[in-house]
Amino acid sequence: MSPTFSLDITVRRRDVDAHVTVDDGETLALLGPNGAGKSTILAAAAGLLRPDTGTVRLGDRLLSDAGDAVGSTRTWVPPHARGIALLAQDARLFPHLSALDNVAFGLRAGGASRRDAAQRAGRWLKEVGMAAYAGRRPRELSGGQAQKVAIGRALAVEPAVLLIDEPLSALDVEVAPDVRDLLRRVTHERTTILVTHDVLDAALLADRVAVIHGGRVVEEGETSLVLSRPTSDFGARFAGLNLIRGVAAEGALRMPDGRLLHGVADSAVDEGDAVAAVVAPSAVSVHLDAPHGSPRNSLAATVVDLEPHGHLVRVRTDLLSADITPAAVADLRLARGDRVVLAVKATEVHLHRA
Ligand SMILES: Nc1ncnc2c1ncn2[C@@H]1O[C@H](COP(=O)(O)OP(=O)(O)OP(=O)(O)O)[C@@H](O)[C@H]1O
Repeated sequence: MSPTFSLDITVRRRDVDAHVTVDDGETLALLGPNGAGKSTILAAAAGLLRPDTGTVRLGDRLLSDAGDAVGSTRTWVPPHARGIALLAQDARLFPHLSALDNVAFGLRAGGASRRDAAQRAGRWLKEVGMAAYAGRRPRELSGGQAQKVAIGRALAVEPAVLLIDEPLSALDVEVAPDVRDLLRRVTHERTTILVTHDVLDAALLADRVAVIHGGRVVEEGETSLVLSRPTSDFGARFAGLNLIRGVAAEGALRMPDGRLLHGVADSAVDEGDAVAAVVAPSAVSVHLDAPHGSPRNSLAATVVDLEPHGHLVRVRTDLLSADITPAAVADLRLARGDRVVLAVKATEVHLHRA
């Protein structure tokens, strides 16, 4: 499938140099730490800022071209003419207009008659489950309701691409699932770029994810693959997994300090390859001395921190994190700075090319 939407841009003042593509009907999630450049990429896509170099394309249409490449001409399609809708963290509805008129606004601006715009807006309000609130002003709506109206407004103009910037972050936890369900429905088979800090958004909404770090795409792939076999530190943290990097040696991973971590390798891993080992914290146990008699990796480490993690305690060390029971923490009398031995079965260590 050819990419419907692609950006290949630099924005120097924000140190962003990114190439991102989204296929027709696909949802791509942009993940990454604060300041990584995710919002900058969305802004360049929407036409809210001009890249210093490169292009933004939608199918055959050139939406922006900085004119830096040989033979290229400067091109700039303004935001309203791009066929792209941006859904922000807060609903940003017009306060003086009813929910219906908010949705109808873009349709009217696009040339629809008053009657046609009202009819279509009504259909979209129904689509987002807000038909009963058509006459309400934004101040009479809850945050979740306003966000649903904003989703209806974004979709009513039938954009070719939907951009979503952390749509649930401003909502109470009780209403977020409802709006997430709606987003899941409306992003299905719609070309979408979603910025999120929430692993559940990525898992439920995205076909593919791109991890952004320092303004660059550092990892990209199918959502389930990145969440189970991350190759970037942020990807691993986001997925709640440990990641150790090294080189494939003797059927194991050799860490920079020379220690070996035995695991199950993807068939694609060859001796000498740069590899990453992924280990779930729940697969790591913590001991005061090396355990005997089991086919395990035993690795000396120092406890960096102890923090509650659901019903368990996450023991962070300078090597791996382990999730163990509070009773085990008490039993081991663990404290920060303690030297411990981490044990993990080779079958719980997944080695893949990094
Ligand atoms: N309006 C602005 N003016 C100048 N620099 C900015 C502006 N907004 C962001 N930046 C800078 O650009 C870089 C990328 O920021 P951006 O907001 O795109 O990151 P982000 O990944 O969206 O972060 P967050 O998750 O915190 O929203 C950062 O160094 C940031 O400080």
